[in-house]
Amino acid sequence: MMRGPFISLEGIDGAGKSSHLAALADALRAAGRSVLLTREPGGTPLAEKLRQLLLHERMDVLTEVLLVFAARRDHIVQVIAPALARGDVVLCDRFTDASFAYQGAGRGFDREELSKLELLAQTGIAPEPDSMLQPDLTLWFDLPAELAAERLAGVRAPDRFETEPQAFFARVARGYAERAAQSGGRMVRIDAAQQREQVAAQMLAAVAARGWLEGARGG
Ligand SMILES: Nc1ncnc2c1ncn2[C@@H]1O[C@H](COP(=O)(O)OP(=O)(O)O)[C@@H](O)[C@H]1O
Ligand SMILES: Cc1cn([C@H]2C[C@H](O)[C@@H](COP(=O)(O)OP(=O)(O)O)O2)c(=O)[nH]c1=O
Repeated sequence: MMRGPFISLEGIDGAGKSSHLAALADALRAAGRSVLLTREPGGTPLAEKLRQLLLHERMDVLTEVLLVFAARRDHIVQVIAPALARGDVVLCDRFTDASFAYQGAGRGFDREELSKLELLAQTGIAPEPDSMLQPDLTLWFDLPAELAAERLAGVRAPDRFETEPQAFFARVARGYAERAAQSGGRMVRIDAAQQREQVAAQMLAAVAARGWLEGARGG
């Protein structure tokens, strides 16, 4: 059986990922695909525990980086790789681009060190131990930091990342733009400043362009 497609969603806090995730899962299911909906940091019991620490405990940036990649490794081994091997579509709310944007661009952690950890954490996984696991498509919800702050004002209790100043999110947003420019077409920009319907349409068009919304039943 062919490995299923691996799709991640990225963007700064408040860009609108969560608002559109369920609709994308529904569209894929309507096309007859099995969908595994998951998130980072998290997605396994161990990684969800690490998520709680990451979102609420103070720590230095290297500790943060190591915990993010520890959570990711467990998530890949326990959940993502088996689902892809079954032929499921894996829909993941954030993946490694978030580490480059938040820890790299946001906190100033060395990008070359992040690339080494990316290679280490995302290889050695059956059935293709020699290749680095990466999303096939990343939907990047691009929104200026000031608009994201307006949208988030008062809607939820902020976690350790969401209490960062707007300048932090402006750096994170630039980090995503840089990563997208180097992604060789893997990251597709969604203009998240549009109205919800237009955002949803752009997101579905990007997935349809890969042929993943065509009926998979009986295939
Ligand atoms: N296109 C949009 N226009 C206006 N508000 C939006 C739009 N998309 C999402 N929102 C609102 O913005 C806030 C943040 O959206 P959310 O999906 O939680 O973002 P994320 O998951 O990327 O942090 C929510 O209150 C949501 O209802
Ligand atoms: C995956 C990942 C997330 N994060 C941060 C970004 C987010 O602020 C936070 C949690 O992500 P998210 O699930 O989007 O938060 P929420 O449920 O509040 O929408 O973790 C990193 O800093 N590095 C990473 O590698």
